[in-house]
Amino acid sequence: MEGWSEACRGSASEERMVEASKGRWILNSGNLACQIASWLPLVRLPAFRRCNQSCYRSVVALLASDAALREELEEALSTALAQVDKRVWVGIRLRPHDRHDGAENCLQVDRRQIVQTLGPASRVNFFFDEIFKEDTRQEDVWSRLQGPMMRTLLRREHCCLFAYGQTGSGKTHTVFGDPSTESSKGVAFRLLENLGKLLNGDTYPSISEEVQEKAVIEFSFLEVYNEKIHDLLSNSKLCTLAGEREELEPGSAYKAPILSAEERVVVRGLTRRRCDPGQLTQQVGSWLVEGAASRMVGKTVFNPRSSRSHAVATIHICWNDMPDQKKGNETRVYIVDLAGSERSGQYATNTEQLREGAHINLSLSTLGRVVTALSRGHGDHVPHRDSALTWLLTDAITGHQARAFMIASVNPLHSAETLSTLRYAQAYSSLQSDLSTKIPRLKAMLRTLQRQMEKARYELDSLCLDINTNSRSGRTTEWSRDTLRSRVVRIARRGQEHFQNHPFFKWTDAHEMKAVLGQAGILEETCARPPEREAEEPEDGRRRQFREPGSASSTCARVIFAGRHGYPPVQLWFPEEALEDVTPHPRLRELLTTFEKAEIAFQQKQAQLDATVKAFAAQQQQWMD
Ligand SMILES: Nc1ncnc2c1ncn2[C@@H]1O[C@H](COP(=O)(O)OP(=O)(O)OP(=O)(O)O)[C@@H](O)[C@H]1O
Repeated sequence: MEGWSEACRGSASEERMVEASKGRWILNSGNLACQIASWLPLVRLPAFRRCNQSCYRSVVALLASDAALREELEEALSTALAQVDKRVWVGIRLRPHDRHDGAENCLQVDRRQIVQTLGPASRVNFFFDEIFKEDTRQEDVWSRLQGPMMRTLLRREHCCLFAYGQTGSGKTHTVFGDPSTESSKGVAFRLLENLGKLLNGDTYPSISEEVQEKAVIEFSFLEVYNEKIHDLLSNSKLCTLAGEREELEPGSAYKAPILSAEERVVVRGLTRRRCDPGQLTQQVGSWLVEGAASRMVGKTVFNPRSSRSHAVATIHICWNDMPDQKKGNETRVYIVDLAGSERSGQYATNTEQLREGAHINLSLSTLGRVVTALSRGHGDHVPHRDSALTWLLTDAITGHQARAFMIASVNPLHSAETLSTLRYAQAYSSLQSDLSTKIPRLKAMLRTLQRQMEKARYELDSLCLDINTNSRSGRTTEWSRDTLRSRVVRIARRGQEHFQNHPFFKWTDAHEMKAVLGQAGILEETCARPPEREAEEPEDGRRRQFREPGSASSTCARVIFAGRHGYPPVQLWFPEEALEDVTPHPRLRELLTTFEKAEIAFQQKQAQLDATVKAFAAQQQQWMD
């Protein structure tokens, strides 16, 4: 698919392929074919290629002449793009070999599949969105991220890029690299360049004028070191994390202000530098370098300049061009370089590094627990606040309110650490779509509904038992969920009279017994004419040979009476007028209605969950193809 998109794209780069205006995609008819091709499933591409030649020109002509159709298609493509871009994107980067101690390369890569050899007969397979082999250049990494990241920003959604992996595996190299040389520049600097082009209208002319005039861009850079927040743009000053609610309506002397339900995490005391949109690349680039130089680094076994903290650089873009200034006004770009993920202090050279390792482990394991809680639905509680890192990046890093891009870097010579990173990345990739985060929510709702249904069932069954055992009428009716849902009848006071000269039925001893006992039964069916009783069938009120019915023959009813004292149930036939309905206690009806409502709600939610799980599985399969 990628190859075909490339082929379709020809000389046009992806950034030139689309233009955007306030988050909406504008079709460039010259590249219509590649836009459509990039959203087709792999299997459809050959067919599309065949018909493409012939239909391409006519479609372009049609779109050029029909503005309404063009508008409609723009809208549809824009929606499709928003849905297809995953909430989280996971790529693996293999560090070039620095073979030592005779260690063997434990990884084999086949397109998006990576196989790790654990022993002579043991291998594990993983699939990811992208696998960057050892010889991948910095610009190649960016070229894979550029499309989805820039699309995210064009839609004005928050974007979070972060690198995860063991110490020395290349996280900082991938995220920041060396900005002084073109070939070594990391993703962050390339993203800045593209963001600069976007805001200056070099690549996306349709948004430039408004944005250049009104957009306010601010930059902050912090590090989380030993669970404390340090401002990297202000001599590592200590800052504090707090949850704040937005003021929706101001209060007065008599009225408290109305605050938003959702809490926003803010870092109190953090420096936010304002930059000129025209100078974004240079200014923010230099602040990135300045902040990175203040980061807490140390010498570990595998990295002489190992990052001992999590670094979080944030670009805040305030668009200021919407009438409603409060909502959707700010887009945030988070660039995160995490500290090494190895086991606490594994490669530490002193006690301070052991302490740092314990804190790094705490935050990364909390992130792991947050991901597990979100993706597998282990209870409603998501432990965001258990570490400063997860609290700070709550919504962004889990793809909840942002698109998250994770690059997990591995050193193929370190088998155990590589396996743990790949497993972590795999668990993380389960957050890939809205569907995956919807599943735990649905499961939680289902559990609540199940509790409600069981409570209603218990109350109903208890009252049935209570009424059945304490009935003054000598237990003539056994109330249960089944009987309450059926029509319960007994023989009416003068019921026998309706049998006289009846063409189909005659009164039997069994009828007499049920009438004397006043026993209730369940009306199983009614019909105009029952089948005649066969010789081998027991007496049940039907005649062996029916007489011809008169003109006004009544409806016939088959009633089943529950067996008592170990005897089987008894079936008897009646003219319907010989029966009277037995109504249950009103409270029983009420409880049955409550139970039935709870049961229906549970079943509907279960069906919704099943459909979501199925859709998610299909979506994952599609992504793997
Ligand atoms: N893909 C790569 N190509 C070339 N050099 C690399 C690559 N990945 C890492 N390196 C080099 O390896 C060294 C360690 O990399 P880096 O500092 O990025 O690791 P890290 O994962 O950030 O480690 P830590 O967690 O300890 O900070 C650096 O000198 C870096 O230039």
